[in-house]
Order: sequence, then structure tokens, then C-alpha cells
Amino acid sequence: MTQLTTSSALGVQRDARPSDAPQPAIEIRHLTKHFRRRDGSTVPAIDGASLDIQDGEFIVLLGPSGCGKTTLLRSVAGLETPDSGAITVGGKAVFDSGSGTNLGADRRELSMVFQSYALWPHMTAAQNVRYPLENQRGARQGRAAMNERVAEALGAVGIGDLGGQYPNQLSGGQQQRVALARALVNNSKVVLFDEPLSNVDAKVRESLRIELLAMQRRFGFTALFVTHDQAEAMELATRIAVLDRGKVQQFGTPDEIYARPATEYVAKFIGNTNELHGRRAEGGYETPLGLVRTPQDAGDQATVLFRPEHAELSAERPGTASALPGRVVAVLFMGTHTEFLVRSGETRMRIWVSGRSTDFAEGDEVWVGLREDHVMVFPAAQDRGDQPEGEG
Ligand SMILES: Nc1ncnc2c1ncn2[C@@H]1O[C@H](COP(=O)(O)OP(=O)(O)OP(=O)(O)O)[C@@H](O)[C@H]1O
Repeated sequence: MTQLTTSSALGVQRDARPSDAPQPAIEIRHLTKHFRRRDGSTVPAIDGASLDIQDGEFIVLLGPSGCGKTTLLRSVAGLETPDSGAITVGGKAVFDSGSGTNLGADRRELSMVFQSYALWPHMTAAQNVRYPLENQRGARQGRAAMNERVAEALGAVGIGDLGGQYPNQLSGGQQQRVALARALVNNSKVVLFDEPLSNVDAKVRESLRIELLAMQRRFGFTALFVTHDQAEAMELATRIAVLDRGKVQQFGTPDEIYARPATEYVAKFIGNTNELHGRRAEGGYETPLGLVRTPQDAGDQATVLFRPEHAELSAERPGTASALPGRVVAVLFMGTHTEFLVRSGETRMRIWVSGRSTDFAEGDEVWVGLREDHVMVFPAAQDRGDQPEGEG
């Protein structure tokens, strides 16, 4: 099969930037968007968001329901009009509140894959995929060339034999493949995904993720992908933008976001955490379970977090920087790891040991050992006010 070539017809009207600087595939500057509710109040769906996305990146917009990720994606697509800010795609201004620029969705030279697939029910899979080619601006290709492109795109997503089927004759996973083929068929350099895998079952979702990544590498498009599923974000993203109430809390690689979360919100949203509260003391924070050593300073009162997979359990007091005493109150085998629930006074901690561990049983007195670099501290809520916006 011949590979779909990437179009070079994009990227006109570049802005003033040194010629050797890479041109962001998508640039989002100080974007804001409020919605008016029925009771007359307004809600800031996007609140000063800025992101620079490079060519070929796979960017995931991640956050809980209502954090504004869909509104941000739809603003890039041209399906929502922001109140202020600017967006460029391939160097071309598609929205700019300053100059009044606001290109229609069909002039932004990008494709979108929706959660609902959004296929035409009266068209076959092949007709659905051909649709953007038939309706594209500028010179239209001949029928034979279009059919060849459609066959290539369907083959690329693994459903070359299903072109004659109607959507209601296809499974959810197959329908989403049709939607993906339709997004790829006209070689868009930017593809936007609005929770595209949330309607397919877990097994299909897993394999579609892997195929999606392979396809993105192969075709080289830049992906902007919305999800509320942190595992999906970690697996797909070159960088993740974590959103909270319309603000970008952190924009960084999955590694950075997991190991060095910029805020307590990010630390708790990505992965699992144990939580203690402490007062600043010599060498760290004094918590109800003793001193937790850390060189970090988060003010006088702090929330002290550590991940279940980062603590070690031992019968004797360990030589780690910090050692917290407790008693095992439950042992749960989770398949990939064993979870020990450890109680110490009012504090409960979850500690994970990989595989099946029978080292400790319910009722055992244990020590929870922590290394300094596994401790995260953030200003306590009462000292914090609004959390600062983080950049990864
Ligand atoms: N058309 C609308 N009218 C009024 N409020 C809206 C509208 N669309 C979104 N909102 C509000 O804007 C905020 C952000 O919504 P958005 O759909 O972008 O969030 P989200 O993170 O994508 O959530 P979800 O994962 O549930 O789709 C929410 O508070 C939502 O209620």
C-alpha cells in the first residue's frame, strides 16, 4: 500500500519568528471563553489558557468533567468562538480577538474525530470517508484518485474489507476506525480528537490506542486529544496539559507531570497519593506520624503527598530518610500489585508492592519508609489562596 503523503499546502501567513525557530503546529494564546448559564450567571470554561504545540506532537488535554477541555478543543476546531485570545494552526491565524480574525471550521485545515463518531448513517463506510474529499476546497480530485485514497485510508485503519458496510452494520470500534480514516483521508496535518475512545469497550479501546499511536507516527500529524482518563493520557501523550476550571495547571511530559507535579491538584489527579499534613520543621515537615524529610519548602503549613508505589514496608525501622509507623489493616491482591492498607492513628495509607506479596499480614506492626525524592509538598489549602498556574 502506498503511504498517504502529508500535504505541504499548509503554513501560509507565518508570523514574525526567527527563521530557525520551529513553527508551532498549534499556538494558543491567552484564550478565554465564558458561557452564560440559564440563571444569568457566567462560567469561565477557558480562563487564560496558553499552549505551544510542536509539529508531530501528541498532546492530551486532561482534566475532570467540566474543566474546559472540550471547549478548548472546539475553539481550535472553529466550533466555538472564544471571548478573547488568539489561535494559530500551522502558522496561520485562525482566531484572533485583537484583529477580529475568526476562520470558519472548514477553513482551518484540520480534521476532527468525535466521541459519537459522527458518521452519516445513510452512507457506507467508504462514502463517509470520501465525503471530505468530495467537499474539500480548491481543486477536486478525479473519482479514481479519490477511490484510491479512500481504500488506502480504510486499509490504514485495518478495515479495508468493510468499505461497503453502513454504520449500523459496524461495531463501535469499527465505526471509530471509519471516523479515523475520514480524518486521515485528506492528509490533515492536525487532527483533533474529542474523547474518541470512550464509547468502545475496554479491550477495543486498548488496541485502538496502540493503533492510533502507530498511525500518528506513520502519518506524522499533530494530535490534540481530549480525555478525562489519566491512564489514556499517560499512554498516548508526548505532553499533557492538565486543566482545572479552565486554567492550564501544568503542561509537560507524562514523566514530568507524574514525578514533578506543579500543584497539589495535578499530583492528586495523576496517579494515586497518600496525604499527610505537616508544619515546617528542621529538615522537613512535622506530621502526626513524625518528621517527613524533604528539602522542599512549601510554606509553614503543607500538604505532604507520596505515591503508594513509592513507599517501602518493613518490619524494622528502615534507614530511609523518613520512617512512619503503622499497622496493616488489610491486604488486597490487585493482580499487578499487592495493596497494603496501613493505619496510624487517624491516618490511613495505601502502600503498593509489585506482584503478589505475602511479607505482611493484617495486624502486623510495620514501618513505611520514604525517600526524600519521593515526597511532594504543597502549600496547605488555607495558606494557598488560588493555586498558581504551572508550566512544565
Ligand atoms: N453551551 C454551553 N452553555 C453553557 N455552559 C457550557 C456550555 N458548554 C460548556 N459549558 C460549561 O463550561 C464548562 C466547561 O465545559 P466543557 O464541556 O468544556 O468541559 P469538559 O472538561 O470537556 O467536560 P466533559 O468531560 O464533561 O465533557 C462547564 O462548566 C460547562 O458546564
